[in-house]
Amino acid sequence: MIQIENISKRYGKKMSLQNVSMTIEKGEIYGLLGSNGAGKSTLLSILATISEPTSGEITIDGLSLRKKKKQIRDRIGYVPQDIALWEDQTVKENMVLWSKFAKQHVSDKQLYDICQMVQLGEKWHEKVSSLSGGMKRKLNIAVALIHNPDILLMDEPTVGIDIQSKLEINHYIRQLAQQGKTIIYTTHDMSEILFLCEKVGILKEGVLQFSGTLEQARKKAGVEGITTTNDEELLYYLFEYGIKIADINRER
Ligand SMILES: Nc1ncnc2c1ncn2[C@@H]1O[C@H](COP(=O)(O)OP(=O)(O)OP(=O)(O)O)[C@@H](O)[C@H]1O
Repeated sequence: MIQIENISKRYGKKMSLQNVSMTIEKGEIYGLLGSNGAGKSTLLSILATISEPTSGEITIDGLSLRKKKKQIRDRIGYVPQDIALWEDQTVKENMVLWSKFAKQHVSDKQLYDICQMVQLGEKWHEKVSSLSGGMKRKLNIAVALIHNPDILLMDEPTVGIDIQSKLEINHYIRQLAQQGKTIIYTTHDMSEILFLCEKVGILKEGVLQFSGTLEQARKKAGVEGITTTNDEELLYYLFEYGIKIADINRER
């Protein structure tokens, strides 16, 4: 279980995150929504131990992220928003290079199998520069899986790719969750959230507006007399107006 308690992050005078608290259970796909600059990437980079929070505490299965950084880092796979690949190297060479960076002894066969899972087996000997945008996104995900992490942090992994590749990646992410991996997934795409996620969090200007299941959101909207005809509309409502997280917690 990932427990995020009162996390704040300040860049100069700007507060990118303000007292964000949420809980994510093992095997859950947690969708983090928010417009540009809402703080999604900032939160993921803190969880990935790339940056430090200004204040607050994160624990993973009871271990403090601050105190057990190395131990926790080994359990995390991070799919950054920007594709981090060597364009003039092949798919295989990229996987081998990243496995060396991760200081993991993974055989070529295991690396190939990971690529097969994201439907990149056929491209094993092809240069990254010859791959489509969607294939590069898949390779970005494959790289994050090299050390078999049990937590995956995915920062808009399907941005700018065609619907077919997006669906393939989404189905694959579901399989990973079924295997017990915990996934935090950021996107601007409401339909993706509805397809993938058991729980959603909505960030607006660094403040968490809502965290919970759609069921909880529906219930809360009903209590407030708001009628929505479908879940996409409900998410828009949460996005625009927010529901105080404290109110949701009180109802649990
Ligand atoms: N290294 C940094 N230095 C200064 N400000 C930063 C830095 N990183 C992020 N910020 C600021 O923090 C805020 C949140 O940025 P962040 O990238 O987390 O948003 P986001 O929700 O991921 O947005 P997007 O959907 O555009 O990726 C923004 O105002 C951004 O300008």
